[in-house]
Amino acid sequence: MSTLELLPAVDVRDGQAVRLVHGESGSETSYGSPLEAALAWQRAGAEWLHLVDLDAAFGTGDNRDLVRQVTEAMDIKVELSGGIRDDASLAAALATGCTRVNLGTAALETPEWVAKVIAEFGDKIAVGLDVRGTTLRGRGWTRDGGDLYETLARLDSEGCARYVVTDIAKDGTLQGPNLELLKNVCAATDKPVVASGGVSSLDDLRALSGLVPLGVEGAIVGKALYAKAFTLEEAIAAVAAV
Ligand SMILES: O=C(O)c1ccccc1N[C@@H]1O[C@H](COP(=O)(O)O)[C@@H](O)[C@H]1O
Repeated sequence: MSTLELLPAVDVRDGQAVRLVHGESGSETSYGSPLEAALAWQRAGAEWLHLVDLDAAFGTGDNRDLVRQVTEAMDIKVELSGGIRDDASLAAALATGCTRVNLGTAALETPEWVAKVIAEFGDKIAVGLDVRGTTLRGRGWTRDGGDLYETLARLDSEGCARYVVTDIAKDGTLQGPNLELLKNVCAATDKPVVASGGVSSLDDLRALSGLVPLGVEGAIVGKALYAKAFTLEEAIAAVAAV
């Protein structure tokens, strides 16, 4: 069985690494320099960094220069997201040298453009399916954007390579991932799924590892690492031992 990939998260708001609760603007806890955080995960053995420009996602500005600096400083793979919604923002994101980008709002609001860039850039494009229940949310998770499974079927038919599935109700809460949601998404697509939201313990990571045969490829880990529920080294060892 393949090993679950771990993607420690650095979410950037107003130049700082932060964690939100349920993705709500104003719920930030700040963890200092995004570059220092990213370098710390790299030193700890991360193979991936999940890097989010939250201001760009919320439409409250952007941290584009800082995100580019962080990406360029990494020797590891970077998944970049937040505010990538048109040709210019996609070109800027890809020019950082990131391994792939994660599109959220655009997949809900400009499906023709997303179909075009999926066709053009293949597996450099992932789509973030950020859901409450089975309703997708865009624009910083503030607006409804349609049904999860209808959108998934559309994106599958367009050749989308990968999905990053976030249960907003779990995100930043340390309450454990929504395993049922992940199983349901994996049953609805043959494409790999990256799980996001709620990881609180090494047991959660072991449970997600159990979904690898179903299609869960990786897990984004945020709050649990910043809150020191476990170290990244412990997480890497835990998923390697499953
Ligand atoms: O990651 C978060 O905590 C988060 C919170 C609120 C909004 C977005 C968030 N993250 C990611 O942002 C991108 C979506 O950005 P966009 O809609 O394409 O501009 C997606 O990866 C979300 O998971």
